[in-house]
Amino acid sequence: MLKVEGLNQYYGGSHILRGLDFEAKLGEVTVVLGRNGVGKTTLLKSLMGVVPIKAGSIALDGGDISRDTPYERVRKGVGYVPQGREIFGRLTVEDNLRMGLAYKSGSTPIPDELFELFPVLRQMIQRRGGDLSGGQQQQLAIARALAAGPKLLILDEPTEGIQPSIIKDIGRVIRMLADRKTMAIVLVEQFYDFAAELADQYLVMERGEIIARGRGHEMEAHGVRQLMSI
Ligand SMILES: Nc1ncnc2c1ncn2[C@@H]1O[C@H](COP(=O)(O)OP(=O)(O)OP(=O)(O)O)[C@@H](O)[C@H]1O
Repeated sequence: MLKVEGLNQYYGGSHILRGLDFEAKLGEVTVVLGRNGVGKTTLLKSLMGVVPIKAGSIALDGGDISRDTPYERVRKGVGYVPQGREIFGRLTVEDNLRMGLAYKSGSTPIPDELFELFPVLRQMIQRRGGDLSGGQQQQLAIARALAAGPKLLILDEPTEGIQPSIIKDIGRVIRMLADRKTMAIVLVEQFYDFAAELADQYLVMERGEIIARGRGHEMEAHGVRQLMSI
């Protein structure tokens, strides 16, 4: 589904991503772990096209998307849930969800399924995004990314600053989406237990490189918890 080869990224003179190679498969959750500042967010921004890559390739379903704009990538099936959620605080929940449908025709309805996944959004439909709790905003950001029916969903630390009950709900939704086998999911996460529970595949980054990788069920045996806590 997603194939990344030789991905290199720089901010000015700083070499941030150093030759990343990995695949994310349909029906799987690929978890990217690593401490602050190792390049996880930069990787997701590169996948989304928010920052153009300097070298390497990103392919979706065999087609190269490396030079596509973020808008084209959304049309081709990439959904992005950014760090910090970035919902529109002054717009209603409904209008935030419509933003996720922006590239479709104006009459495309908001898929009912989004409210089945996140019932609280139906209750809050006319509230302003900024009035929602952090956890509700996170659910809104995920629903907005799902509105366009992505084949690849990328999420940047969805548990950050969120209460445990909503973290559980979000975890359940991510698992369910993966189990449908119609989507590949790439999840950047620093909360080890959440990551380990969801991971089918894991990648650990350090200073812009992948320093460890394997199947999700091997994380404990491979000492990933310790790697994260050093
Ligand atoms: N716009 C930018 N310009 C210059 N340097 C940047 C920029 N954004 C990030 N960096 C630097 O790039 C490196 C990687 O940052 P990145 O945000 O990708 O890391 P991260 O692993 O996602 O960390 P965090 O978990 O804190 O978000 C860091 O050293 C950071 O300071």
